[in-house]
Amino acid sequence: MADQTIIRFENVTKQYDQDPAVLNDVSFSIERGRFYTLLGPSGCGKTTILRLIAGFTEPTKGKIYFHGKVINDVPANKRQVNTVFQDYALFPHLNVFENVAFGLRIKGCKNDEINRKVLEALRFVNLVGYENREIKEMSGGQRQRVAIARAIVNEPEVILLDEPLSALDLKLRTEMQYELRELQRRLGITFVFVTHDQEEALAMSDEIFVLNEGNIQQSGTPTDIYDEPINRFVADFIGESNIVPGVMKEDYLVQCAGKNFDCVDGGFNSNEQVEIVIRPEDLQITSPDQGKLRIKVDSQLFRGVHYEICGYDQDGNEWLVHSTKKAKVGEEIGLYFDSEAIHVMRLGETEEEFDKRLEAYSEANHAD
Ligand SMILES: Nc1ncnc2c1ncn2[C@@H]1O[C@H](COP(=O)(O)OP(=O)(O)OP(=O)(O)O)[C@@H](O)[C@H]1O
Repeated sequence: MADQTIIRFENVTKQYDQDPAVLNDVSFSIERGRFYTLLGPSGCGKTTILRLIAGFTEPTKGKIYFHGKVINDVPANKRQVNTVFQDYALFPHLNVFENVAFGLRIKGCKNDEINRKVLEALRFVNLVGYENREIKEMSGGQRQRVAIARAIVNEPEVILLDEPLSALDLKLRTEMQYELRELQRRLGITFVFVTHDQEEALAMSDEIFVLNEGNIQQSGTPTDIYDEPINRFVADFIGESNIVPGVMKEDYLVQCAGKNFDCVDGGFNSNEQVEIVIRPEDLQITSPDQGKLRIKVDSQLFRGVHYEICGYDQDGNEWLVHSTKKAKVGEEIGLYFDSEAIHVMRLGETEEEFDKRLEAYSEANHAD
């Protein structure tokens, strides 16, 4: 099969002046026709990656490839990418049609071609009939669609979207998430989308890059990232998690709060200190005798679809449980969970180290 890679970052570092590096030796690939999300807290370097792809800034070290050719020095207007900015950066003095037509006019396209392409782009974003409207007469969601039409009319290979939904209220934001995802599927253009909202990333992406402090902490499908977080940062950042200290007794057996639990993880040293992660929705409430673990309930909140129950085990570890069953503050309850619900993390492990460990472990096991 032909190589689907469009963009590749190879050991890219970005440093402004004498400040510490904003991106630190970052490598990844972006493939044709997929929806990528750069996810991470404020200041972690998401926008910097978009600016490097767009050509608004150059890397300090490393190489950026576009279809296998280095593009470090290629100016922004010569790249097959278009950006949708957070504030949409529409021209307030031009109507909808002229906003979308702008790039084609700059390129010197003929009027016939401009008419055809602008109408096609407006059809894609459901704005046919709005051509003569002024931007100030458009709602937030409609402006968003004009900005997208303005990007797709140039038929780029990649569209970069920098937190394009952050200005919208929650309901519209959810609608636009769905709309954007559908649009990307229909167009088949690669989208690289920036957000700091983990639910948005999980709902929309084919692949997520989780960033922190200028490094990619983990990349993978939403399910990979949610079910198999690589370290404490990812586990904490993506949804709520119980992260509790443990000791790996042997492969598939981890000890925590004085109890041994079967698990599905291996490849650790014997008696290695680890952290175990269990999602609150993977814990079920039972009687103290039937549970794998006992906690004393400290607080309980009703959240509409479930109760959010918080309690402590004998070692003082805090446990958060999402359950449709109620508990009583002060009572002892048992917690039951499947072995698959436990995810074991080595302390401070990077994605590279995690991959190496898994590889070494599976090689060793195949050799037996
Ligand atoms: N032109 C610049 N000169 C100096 N420092 C910069 C410049 N642009 C960005 N930075 C710094 O680089 C770091 C990363 O910024 P970046 O905008 O990439 O983060 P981000 O993850 O997109 O954050 P946010 O979600 O807040 O937009 C920040 O510490 C920021 O202050």
